[in-house]
Amino acid sequence: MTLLAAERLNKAFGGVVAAKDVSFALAEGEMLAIIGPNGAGKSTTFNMVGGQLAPDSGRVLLAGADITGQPPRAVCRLGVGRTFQVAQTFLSMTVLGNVQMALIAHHGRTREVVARAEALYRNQALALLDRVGMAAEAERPIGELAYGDVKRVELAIALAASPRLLLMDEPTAGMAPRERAGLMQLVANIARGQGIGVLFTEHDMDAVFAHADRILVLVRGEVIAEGPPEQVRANAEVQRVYLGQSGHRAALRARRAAHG
Ligand SMILES: Nc1ncnc2c1ncn2[C@@H]1O[C@H](COP(=O)(O)OP(=O)(O)OP(=O)(O)O)[C@@H](O)[C@H]1O
Repeated sequence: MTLLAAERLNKAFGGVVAAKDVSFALAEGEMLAIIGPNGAGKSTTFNMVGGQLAPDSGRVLLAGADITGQPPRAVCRLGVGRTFQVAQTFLSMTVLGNVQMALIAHHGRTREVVARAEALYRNQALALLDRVGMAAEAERPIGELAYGDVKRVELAIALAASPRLLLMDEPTAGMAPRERAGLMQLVANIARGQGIGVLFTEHDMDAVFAHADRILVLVRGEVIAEGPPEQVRANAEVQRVYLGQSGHRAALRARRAAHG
């Protein structure tokens, strides 16, 4: 079933056309990557889906419901989650405490926090940490974790809101190459296992070609190609304007990895 549909989204900043008739669809359990050179309109498109930006025209449909121009909080309540950066976790709190806070916020129970936070949603938080492979680190302060592990906790925090669609803006930024593959595999397993749609932007072509089901290529605000990784890699215009040699090498590495 179509989970997310973007229909002819347009956005201009003064004279700069950041998105021009951008359309795409995303199914449940599908991973869709948005790629393109700097300034292509990836963040703009992403933010029009998440409610941070209202499009000048066009529609965003979530499971058929029109969510165009709704504020981020409303979009979030309707089932669109977003992974947040490290700064938005509570560094002095434990790993477990961070995920409990996300569950407390999701259930609107922040008033009860002061007295009972340590007991609230403890088992659910542990279950979420287990899903991202971090249950063993539950009692450690999050500030002590390696960066890649913080990213896993951030994923658990996003999952606390039970999203149907997860928006991930450069999920592997700042991570070591080996950690990147692990995180993306984890996201893909969770998305496919639970039917969560994932829309992500990413500069790391290895991560994109190995894990996206489909790729949307933007150049100067326009979609120049869209399809499964192999098809996008073979597209002459994509090769010419964006991927070039580095994209070719990334696609080869992804294929080798997929075939052991
Ligand atoms: N708030 C804004 N005000 C003015 N211009 C903007 C604004 N946001 C984006 N732009 C312009 O719109 C175009 C698309 O920007 P956008 O950030 O969406 O691209 P991007 O593909 O995410 O780039 P990057 O890979 O560098 O993050 C760029 O020319 C950018 O300068």
